[in-house]
Amino acid sequence: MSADRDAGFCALIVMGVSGSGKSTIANALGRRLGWIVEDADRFHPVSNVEKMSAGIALTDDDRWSWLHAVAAEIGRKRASGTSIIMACSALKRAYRAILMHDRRDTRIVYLRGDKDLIAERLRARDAHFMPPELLESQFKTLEEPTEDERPIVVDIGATVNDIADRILTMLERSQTVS
Ligand SMILES: Nc1ncnc2c1ncn2[C@@H]1O[C@H](COP(=O)(O)OP(=O)(O)OP(=O)(O)O)[C@@H](O)[C@H]1O
Ligand SMILES: O=C(O)[C@H](O)[C@@H](O)[C@H](O)[C@H](O)CO
Repeated sequence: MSADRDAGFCALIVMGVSGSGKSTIANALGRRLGWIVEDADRFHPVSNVEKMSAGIALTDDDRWSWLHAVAAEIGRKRASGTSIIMACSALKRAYRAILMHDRRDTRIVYLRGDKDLIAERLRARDAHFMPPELLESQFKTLEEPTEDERPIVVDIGATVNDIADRILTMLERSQTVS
């Protein structure tokens, strides 16, 4: 499977607020597609992780260098022809622009969910540096992707398997019509 039939490389950016299921769904997609799965959290400077752990929301300035590091990783995978699924919050359009670079070989998968459901999942989640209290600020920062970003949008209310199935079906469909 490829988001661009003419190219061997494809990147999927699985985006959404904290607790929307990015890591879970990215891993499910990785198992099905056999692609490498990465988590953008791995590229945060220690200072960002410390801030979030202390319950302080990141600012744009905290995020720029991190986003460029994530984009650089996607670029390295592109250079080696290794398709990748990147779990990354990518909350704002400007953040996604850094990751997408107007490339047809990179597609956004947006995990859309109700705040109450996500809060419930965050409360039930095992130890994680991201405190549930930051969910409010995640929603405030969120700019949902618009049509021109060609997002695959999926509701997170279903099971992990169903969500992964839907994403792959929508990806296939959007390729046949583009
Ligand atoms: N479709 C689902 N149904 C039920 N539980 C789910 C589903 N997707 C994710 N979860 C659970 O919700 C919690 C949050 O998921 P996950 O950690 O993957 O989110 P995330 O977006 O990667 O969060 P963060 O950005 O904070 O790292 C986890 O405990 C996960 O097991
Ligand atoms: O942009 C952000 O605010 C961050 O990326 C957060 O979303 C966290 O890193 C993530 O939720 C924890 O995994």
